[in-house]
Amino acid sequence: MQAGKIVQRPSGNGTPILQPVTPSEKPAEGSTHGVLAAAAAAAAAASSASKLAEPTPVNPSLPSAATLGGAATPSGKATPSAATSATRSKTIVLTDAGRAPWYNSIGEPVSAYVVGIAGGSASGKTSVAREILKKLPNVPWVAIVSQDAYYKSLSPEESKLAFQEQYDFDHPDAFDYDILKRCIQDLRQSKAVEIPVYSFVQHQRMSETNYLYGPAVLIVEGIFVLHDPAIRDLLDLKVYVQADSDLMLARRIKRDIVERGRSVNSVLDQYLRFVKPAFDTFVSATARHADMIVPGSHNEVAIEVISQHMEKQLRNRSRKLRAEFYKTPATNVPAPQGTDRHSTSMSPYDGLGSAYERRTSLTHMKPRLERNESFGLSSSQLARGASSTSTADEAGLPPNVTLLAQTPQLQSLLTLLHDRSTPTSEFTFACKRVGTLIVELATTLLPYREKEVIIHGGRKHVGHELNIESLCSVSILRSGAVLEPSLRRAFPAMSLGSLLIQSNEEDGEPHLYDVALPSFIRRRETAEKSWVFLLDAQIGTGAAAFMAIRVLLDHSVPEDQIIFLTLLASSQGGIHALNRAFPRVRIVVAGVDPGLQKLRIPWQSSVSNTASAIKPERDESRGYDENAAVDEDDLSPGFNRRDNLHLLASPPLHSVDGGFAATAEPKQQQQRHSSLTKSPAKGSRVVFAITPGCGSIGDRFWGTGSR
Ligand SMILES: Nc1ncnc2c1ncn2[C@@H]1O[C@H](COP(=O)(O)OP(=O)(O)O)[C@@H](O)[C@H]1O
Ligand SMILES: Nc1ccn([C@@H]2O[C@H](COP(=O)(O)O)[C@@H](O)[C@H]2O)c(=O)n1
Repeated sequence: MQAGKIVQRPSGNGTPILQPVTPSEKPAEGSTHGVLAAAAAAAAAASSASKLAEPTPVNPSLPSAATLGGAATPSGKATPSAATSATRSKTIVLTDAGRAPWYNSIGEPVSAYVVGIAGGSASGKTSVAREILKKLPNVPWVAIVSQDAYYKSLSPEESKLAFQEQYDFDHPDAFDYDILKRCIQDLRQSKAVEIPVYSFVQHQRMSETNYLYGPAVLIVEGIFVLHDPAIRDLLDLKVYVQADSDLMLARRIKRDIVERGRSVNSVLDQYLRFVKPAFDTFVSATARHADMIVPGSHNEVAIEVISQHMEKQLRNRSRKLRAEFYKTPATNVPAPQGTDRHSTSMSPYDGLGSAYERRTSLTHMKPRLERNESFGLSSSQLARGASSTSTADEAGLPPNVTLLAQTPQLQSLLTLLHDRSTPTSEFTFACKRVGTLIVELATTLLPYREKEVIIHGGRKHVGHELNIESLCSVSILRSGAVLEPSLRRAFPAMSLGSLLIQSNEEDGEPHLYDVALPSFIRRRETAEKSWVFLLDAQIGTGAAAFMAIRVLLDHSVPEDQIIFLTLLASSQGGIHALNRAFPRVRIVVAGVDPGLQKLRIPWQSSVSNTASAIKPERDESRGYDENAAVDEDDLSPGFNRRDNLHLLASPPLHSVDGGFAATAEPKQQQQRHSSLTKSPAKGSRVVFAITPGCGSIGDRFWGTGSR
């Protein structure tokens, strides 16, 4: 993007004004005037350094500085307070609202918005970044990554020099631009990354790293963020923070004594030997690459301009996918020539041909449940019972879907689930039994290898064993968790992860609130070798499933190693959109219902009376069904529902370095939160429901909702 070049300068009366600058114009050179006065002030500050509390973060909604990063053994020089804070990571993540879809309707990620902030040491880069972040209340998941984390590793000799303040940390060559570039590239493409933790006391990266996933906005700050052309190319907005040299020195002396374990003399030595010359030669020269030059103090107007610009850019990138999935008819599914539907080969369309096309279009034209027809399956299909393994395409489902054999036994269990009069205990029991069948079938899709064992009598026997390094489940909260008991029976020691995905109240889009994945999924090298059972109770529009699959792909789980387990799907719903976007993800489903409906329900209705309060909204293409019941996954949260979810998964309103922490809700967040939950004027909201459906499966399973 091309932002106008703007520099903010004080006018005669002290009011900041905005005026354009030419690309060649350099910021005013800092003067060394005032350095000694600053040093004197710093000496006084140093004497009271041990009394100083941790600096208050500029953004009150951010974690306190002391909570950031990990602690490391301090050098002998550091005061206790300096030692602790000197290892803090400047990487900050703010999560407040949920994250809206960051991908298009074919599942490709849309780039995160990346801002680079350069400037001299202590010019105010981090402070500007935090102020921008504070001004973006409607932009969830903003991360600040500091270039400091990407200082090169030092050899023992270099390390020795560093401890004697003889190493030049201000030369452009001190940084590893390649790994910083990879990190920005990955975050831009929504991939999970590990951010190194740098210790200014140890002069090196610590062994621990910070997991970071999912910022819609990434702010990268550091003295040489605008130096490397390849990094500049990754920035959507380039900002340079300009401050007078004496101001930077005064701030640096104070900060380095309090936070980085330095003495006044060491700061001054380092400043005169390296910092100032490097600033004059290299850092200030990078200002010419900036789209905006922001003063290091009194910069409120510039920050306002930047944040408004960013909000506009982000609005332009926002997606409305659920409506798209709902509208897209199944007949749009491309039906390339091809192969076996259950094949794990690269193209799941192979062998499918036009039969699939005919079936999907038929299903679309005839979505209504007819007398003597059981939820999308003919009586002949039912009669085939256990021998039936190919009913998925007959039921209008795409080729990556495996439908459980529609035996009379399964049908009777599904009937219990459909029957709104089924008591909770029986409903839960039936869910678990169906869940067991789903899990067992899904398990057949995993790879096996031969295994030789010795049997009774001492003879060898060649059998089979699972041939995978790691397998875990990830539940889409909260209804996906209804399948966990069944999974536990087959895999008692399996790691369970979860994703909290909620429909936004205003537009029905899924929003991601929390990511809790097993550690081997968070690390790319192990995620690439892992298999995941993704669990959800139903697939209606498929929007939540879509988002969950995207999260796993962002963590480098291979598409064909994701198996989606679900109790019920609509044959005309998002299952087709899922297939189009992620054809290699296998879906195992127990039952299929023919309809998917857009409904309007009252805003204030509680979970327990939601279903009974539903009024079907007439939809031209599909008509409406008085018997429609809400698909829980597609149910937008109302006041009560949101509260319930907060109890289930503590509100991830506050995240530190990618690790979510439930905290007391700061005032600012309370305001944002209440703005998220307030009722719109219309008094009703739109949800999508599978018809005839089983109602809200999670509520019925846990006995918390209506039938
Ligand atoms: N606008 C400002 N007004 C007052 N103090 C500021 C301002 N910006 C930064 N500071 C202070 O200056 C010091 C260095 O700021 P920081 O943002 O960490 O600089 P940088 O990231 O460029 O090294 C911090 O102690 C910070 O509180
Ligand atoms: N081990 C180190 C590494 C870096 N520095 C100084 O940090 C400055 C950059 O960080 P800012 O937050 O001030 O942008 C840079 O000027 C280095 O001199 C250090 O002192 N020790």
